[in-house]
Amino acid sequence: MQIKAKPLTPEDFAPFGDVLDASGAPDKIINQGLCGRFHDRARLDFADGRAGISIFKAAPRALPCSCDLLERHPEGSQAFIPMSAEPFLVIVAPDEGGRPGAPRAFLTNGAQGINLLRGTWHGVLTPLAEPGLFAVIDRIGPGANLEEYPLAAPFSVLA
Ligand SMILES: NC(=O)N[C@@H](O)C(=O)O
Ligand code: NI
Repeated sequence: MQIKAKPLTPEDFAPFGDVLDASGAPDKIINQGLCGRFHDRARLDFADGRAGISIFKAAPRALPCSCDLLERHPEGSQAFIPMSAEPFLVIVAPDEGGRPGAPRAFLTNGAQGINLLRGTWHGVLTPLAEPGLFAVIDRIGPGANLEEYPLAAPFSVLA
């Protein structure tokens, strides 16, 4: 199967999570008028644990790329904030009876981060260029908080 990556939009991504960016008017003007605050934009959720910030340095992939595994975090949300202005690939899928349904692929525009809702099926972090550096806000707590689903039929993602 092949799927085409679409530009990431808040509307399309809403069932899976939040798009984090500075588009539109800020919610607040702060710092003596020198800064716009886009306030409280992520639906964070950390069951039986706490929020943590980690730094990921991930190897970039090229499109088309193959996806043979989806995963989810039953106990917490997971946000990826790029530390460079490079687009990255986001793969998500709805849950269908405890398994991933039809996957969706999105390309960020280089000025977007994402927050995956707790329990959302997703592909692992997939940068498309160096440095592949991201700040990751996710749950720190007991247990693995990781459910992996190897795909019997891997799929390709096209640009
Ligand atoms: N396992 C891990 O920390 N990272 C994955 O959850 C991922 O979504 O990249
Ligand atoms: Ni994850």
